[in-house]
Amino acid sequence: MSDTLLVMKFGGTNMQDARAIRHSASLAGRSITLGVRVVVVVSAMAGVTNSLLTLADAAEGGDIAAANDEIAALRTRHFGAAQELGAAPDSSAVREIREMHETLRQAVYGVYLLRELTPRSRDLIVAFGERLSAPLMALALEGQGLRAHHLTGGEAGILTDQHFGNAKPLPTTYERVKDRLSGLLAAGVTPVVSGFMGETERGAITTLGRGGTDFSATIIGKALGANEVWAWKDVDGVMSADPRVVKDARNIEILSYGEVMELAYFGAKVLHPLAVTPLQDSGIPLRVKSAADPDFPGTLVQAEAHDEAGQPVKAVTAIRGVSIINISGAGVLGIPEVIASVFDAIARENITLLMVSQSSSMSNVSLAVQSGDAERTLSALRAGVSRELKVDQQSGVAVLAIVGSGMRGQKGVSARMFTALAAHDVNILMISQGSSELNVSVAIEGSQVDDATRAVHAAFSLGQSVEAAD
Ligand SMILES: Nc1ncnc2c1ncn2[C@@H]1O[C@H](COP(=O)(O)OP(=O)(O)O)[C@@H](O)[C@H]1O
Ligand SMILES: N[C@@H](CC(=O)OP(=O)(O)O)C(=O)O
Repeated sequence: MSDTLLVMKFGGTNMQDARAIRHSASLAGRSITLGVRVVVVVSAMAGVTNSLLTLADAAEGGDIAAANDEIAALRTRHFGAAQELGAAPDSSAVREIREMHETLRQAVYGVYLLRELTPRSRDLIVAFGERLSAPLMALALEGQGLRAHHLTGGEAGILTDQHFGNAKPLPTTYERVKDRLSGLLAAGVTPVVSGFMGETERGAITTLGRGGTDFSATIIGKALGANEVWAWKDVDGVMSADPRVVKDARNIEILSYGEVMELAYFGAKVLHPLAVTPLQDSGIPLRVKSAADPDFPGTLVQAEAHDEAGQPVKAVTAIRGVSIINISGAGVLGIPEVIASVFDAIARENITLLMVSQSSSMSNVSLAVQSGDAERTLSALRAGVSRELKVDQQSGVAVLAIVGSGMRGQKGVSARMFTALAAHDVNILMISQGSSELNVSVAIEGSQVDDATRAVHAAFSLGQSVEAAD
């Protein structure tokens, strides 16, 4: 057992207060006391990332008082948790938390003075959530008599490109992580790494995109050749739909890497869309586990899919807050250079396209993007496409997707989805199916997304009651 190595990720809910942190530390401790070497990767306390984003915006907008109030509330929360976890007022953990808050205050003041919040300064500010929670986890582990040492993502060796807000690890990351963490593990010390963040070669702090702590954990898992990566969550595992929307959603026992990527891409907030990518070459399994019910097996994510006979679909997911950008220009869009310049303009802005569809008459192309990217997409198209094109947008849209490897080569799957939507009076704005045949997605009115999710979930009999009746 002693040569087993696990990477354990604890999300915001599992870090939300001293009690949750202590419970999370006990979950890691269960394995450590069995002789398993564990690397712990932590997210910010629940809500802290959003508070940091809000206070950074307030500072940019000139409201330094609001930003400072928010910082003060965060400080109270971090100091309170440290104290509850047994840190003395003059301890190094408390000193460190105080210093980090001071640096955060200065960074935010800089944004206020400049009235400018660049992606780079936003990353510096937002990563304080994870930097501040790592010492709290180390305290909790030490409280259980374990030796722990906390590190920022950069200190742990995570080196990224310069796509602030959505950075990707550089290939050299893996060797560096191994170098930085192996010594600690060999010495019987549990490394506690701040998730979600890395740094550039010049030492600027970057973040890996929302939900990025899952990605940090799998990067570290690959670097160390871990036996498994465990993502502890506030849900049973990856479920057939968001349990907040579909009450009878059920846990999925086994998913392939490909299925999980599709699910995450199409809005299942439970895992970061790129989280499984570092594991694909090595086949390291990822387990999504319930912190409330640690003996429940949760979801095993592995290379091979596992299909139940007669069940082509495993889950229904949705992306909210989507806009459709319609581009039209009779006779112009059929010209290859014009269509190339449309996609070039979008690629230059690093905008993620959720769906693309082109009418067969070549007179219209529709692109679905996150509403937050809509204005940028419109400006990129206006600036980057020379020919006369008409561009307009429709906001308040959602993308609904069904995912499952069992739909490959199966007839009638889309028809079942469309029939369920039609029966609930849901109008379809766009349709797309990937050539991998792992998903079918449709764009619909955002206001109908919850009803549509429930209707499609029921149409494929994905709920718990059905399983119970079997
Ligand atoms: N298909 C799904 N399966 C499980 N959870 C889902 C799914 N879709 C959305 N969710 C939501 O994801 C949340 C868990 O993810 P997240 O909050 O990011 O976890 P953590 O912060 O603990 O890492 C759940 O509270 C749940 O509402
Ligand atoms: N704190 C970051 C990163 C993260 O992964 O968080 P969580 O594990 O709570 O989803 C975020 O909110 O995006």
